Amino acid sequence: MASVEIAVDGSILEGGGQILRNSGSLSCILQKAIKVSNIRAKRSKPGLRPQHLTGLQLIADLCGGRLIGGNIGSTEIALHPGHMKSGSFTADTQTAGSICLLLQAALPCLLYSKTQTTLNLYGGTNAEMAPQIDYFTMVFQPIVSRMGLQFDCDIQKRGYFPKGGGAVEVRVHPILHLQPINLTDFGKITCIRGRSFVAGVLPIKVAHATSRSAQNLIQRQLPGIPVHIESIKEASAVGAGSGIIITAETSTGCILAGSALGKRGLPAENVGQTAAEMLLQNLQHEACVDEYLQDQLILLMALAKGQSMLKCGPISMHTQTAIHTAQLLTESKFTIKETSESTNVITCDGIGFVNPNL
Ligand SMILES: Nc1ncnc2c1ncn2[C@@H]1O[C@H](COP(=O)(O)OP(=O)(O)OP(=O)(O)O)[C@@H](O)[C@H]1O
Repeated sequence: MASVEIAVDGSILEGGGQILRNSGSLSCILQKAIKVSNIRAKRSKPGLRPQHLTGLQLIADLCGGRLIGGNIGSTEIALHPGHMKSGSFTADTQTAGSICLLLQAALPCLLYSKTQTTLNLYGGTNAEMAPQIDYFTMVFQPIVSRMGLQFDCDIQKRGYFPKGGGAVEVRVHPILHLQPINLTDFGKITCIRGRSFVAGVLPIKVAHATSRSAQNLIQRQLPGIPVHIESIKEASAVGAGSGIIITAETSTGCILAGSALGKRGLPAENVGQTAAEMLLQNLQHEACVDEYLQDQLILLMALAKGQSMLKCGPISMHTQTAIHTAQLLTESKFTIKETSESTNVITCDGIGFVNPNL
């Protein structure tokens, strides 16, 4: 068992929860012990929140490892990984903490297990400051399948702020190694799709109004592009919630998104408009990934066998942080080349990590 701890400074760059997830996943995959200090130092309430602690505990379970100092509020933890397991695992944030962020931590680890693994995850399915579960299925899943990452995602129950209570079952298929990804050609926008939802006591007309305002704005800015945004009343959900996700697909297979969640007192029209503006802003750079997928691909690129390239808009602080963490814990090499005032190409020579359990 690895015992020399690699020091990870949790306050660096973005200084949030992503450093924990990425360093925890790499610790588990590469069998390297880590000590993370100054956890979430740049957040208003530093230290571990339920979502972060649950994610770390899940990683420790997946690799039969030891999590030291893992308590709510901890600003320092150590993770000593054991050997990758497979089977069935459960994790529950017990709050509306994001299920997607649990997945962000666990998914890369499970690629390197011996057999298919099932995760039963409980918490928020559509939470603020995190990917909505629909972002996971509509954007993340189809793009990472190009790297060989295969998983099935069954959304059993939706859960929203403040109650949580959502349930998602994910089955992850192990692989020998990840393929690199090349997303440098934006092509042309072919269609816009979306999903506007309400749950609980909220009437379907809220979903229609959200969808209509998003559709109107997009059609004014992108005339001639087909737009299909469905309005849905969720059949299975805990509590009330509403929101929208809209994606643009291009002729070369890029998928970019804009999304927003409803809040008490916020008109539905504003929610639709916010999501549409986010999408249009992402599209204006003709980058191949949106501002969020950028950072979510970094760890996978670092592990892949060969060179990956991503055409991005402005590089986010989350992306810089993910690159920092990947380079700290792997031998991967990243470069960022500015290709215009607002576009950059990230190139990564991945380490070609081979599944030791297959
Ligand atoms: N609207 C969105 N759509 C897709 N992904 C998102 C969206 N908002 C945030 N994300 C993703 O969620 C992750 C958030 O990471 P971050 O470290 O900020 O979160 P966190 O763990 O909640 O921690 P903290 O509370 O410390 O901010 C990033 O990977 C980011 O790309």
